[in-house]
Amino acid sequence: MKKLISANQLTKNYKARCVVDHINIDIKEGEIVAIVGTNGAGKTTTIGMLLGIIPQDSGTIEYWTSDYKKEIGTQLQSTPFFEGYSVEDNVKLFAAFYGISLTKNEIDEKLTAFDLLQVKKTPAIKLSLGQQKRLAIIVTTLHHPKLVILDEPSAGLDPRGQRDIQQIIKRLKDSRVAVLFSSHDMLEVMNVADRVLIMHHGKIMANGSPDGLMEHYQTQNLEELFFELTT
Ligand SMILES: Nc1ncnc2c1ncn2[C@@H]1O[C@H](COP(=O)(O)OP(=O)(O)OP(=O)(O)O)[C@@H](O)[C@H]1O
Repeated sequence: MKKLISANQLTKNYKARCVVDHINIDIKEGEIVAIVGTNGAGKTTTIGMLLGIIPQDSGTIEYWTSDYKKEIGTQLQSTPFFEGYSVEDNVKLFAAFYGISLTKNEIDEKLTAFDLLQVKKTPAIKLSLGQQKRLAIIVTTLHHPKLVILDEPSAGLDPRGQRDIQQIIKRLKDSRVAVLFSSHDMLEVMNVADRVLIMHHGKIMANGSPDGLMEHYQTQNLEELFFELTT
């Protein structure tokens, strides 16, 4: 599988504190990679560096294309929508940013696929958290990115909302989109990730398929492995 991103020895310091410490990350075409870690482990900083939003202090990142910023879809922890605009108008406005014009039917199809058709006239900022997260994924995939990066996409959601996000991530994979997402939920990671990176204090402690890592470390489940590697 072709590599989309290859980051080598990526490092970030804030003042004298190293928060991401010489990590290597590869993301291949069509794979789902989860990044897990304790609070403050460096996940969001790593994502910011991969997106080109946070400059690294050292290390290199190679992308499959020089125009990567336009070809990655991203949803960070906050989901900013255009205030006062409905769900469908937000979709139209984000599409216009990407230079895409969508017909009414195309918008309805997307909203139906994400179970949002019934709220299409509702102001986006009035949606429930789960609905906002689904809408955020619609708008970040309008331009058919090859890679989508999601920072804690299911944080704060109820079990049904979490399941919806997991299904959306699987659907992205089915359409050959690679996904990098951060999570604190080990069951979610087991359910959807092809590969998991466990981060602790700025370092990657393990990198492999959930099953492969559990076998290697002889643990019953991913949570047990997480505790073993992050204490
Ligand atoms: N702009 C900044 N200035 C100083 N320190 C920062 C800055 N951004 C992040 N940090 C610190 O870097 C460390 C890593 O933060 P980061 O947000 O990457 O962790 P995280 O793994 O995403 O945590 P969480 O799971 O809580 O979201 C933390 O100790 C944080 O306080």
